Amino acid sequence: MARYLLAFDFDHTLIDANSDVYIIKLAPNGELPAEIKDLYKDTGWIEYMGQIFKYLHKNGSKQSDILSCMSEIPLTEGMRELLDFTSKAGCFEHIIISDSNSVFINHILATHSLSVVMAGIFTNPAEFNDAGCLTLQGYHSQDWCSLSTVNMCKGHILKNFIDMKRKSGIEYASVLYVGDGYNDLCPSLELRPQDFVFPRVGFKLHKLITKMSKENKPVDMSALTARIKQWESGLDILETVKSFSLQ
Ligand SMILES: Cc1ncc(COP(=O)(O)O)c(C=O)c1O
Ligand SMILES: [Mg+2]
Repeated sequence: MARYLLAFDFDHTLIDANSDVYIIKLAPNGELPAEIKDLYKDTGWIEYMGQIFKYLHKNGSKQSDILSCMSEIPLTEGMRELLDFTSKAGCFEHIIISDSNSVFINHILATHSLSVVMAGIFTNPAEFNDAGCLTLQGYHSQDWCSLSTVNMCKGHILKNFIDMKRKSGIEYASVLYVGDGYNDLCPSLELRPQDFVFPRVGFKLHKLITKMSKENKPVDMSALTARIKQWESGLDILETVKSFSLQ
């Protein structure tokens, strides 16, 4: 039986919010001080998030407050139906590659009873320290990819996962990469013509891919060889998935 890999981004893909932004509602008046806001960089937000977690801790947010806040975030429309189908079909493996953190992702997956579906979760490791403050580290440290943050090249992670599977005898008939953000372009470029990239309509990855076809920026459009299928709901992805499980 042919095997398929479904690789998901997390924020604004599996869940319908950015978990790192959502948690800011626990700050006093839902606002961050300017000195923390200034730490945000497009090239990486580990230090920024670390300072946010310290600030929340200083202002009385407990582990339970942080976890309950994460439980409020809904799955994106249609993702439940998609995962119900692919987890029962028996020929799909599922992974998450996200620049959020392990505490948020594990808790949200547990809230929605989705932990068992995932064959791998590649994200920044996080934990509550003895004082109850959430701390995190970068997933890795990279300088080879200018499309990615310094702590996470999703393309490298995807390629390593597929190579590792190949060594264990599993060759995917198609890889399906589902994402929304700028940081999902690099993994999209790793895909082959028999693979699929699903950019979420109205979000950065979709805008980038549409613009690239006119301007060839930030990379040459010919580097993107996978089939492109835009999506608004997980049900759009389910339609594609159903078409090849029938083959
Ligand atoms: C602070 C912050 N966290 C997380 C993300 C994206 O995380 P994910 O890789 O899960 O979409 C972004 C994207 O810009 C971000 O700015
Ligand atoms: Mg995202």
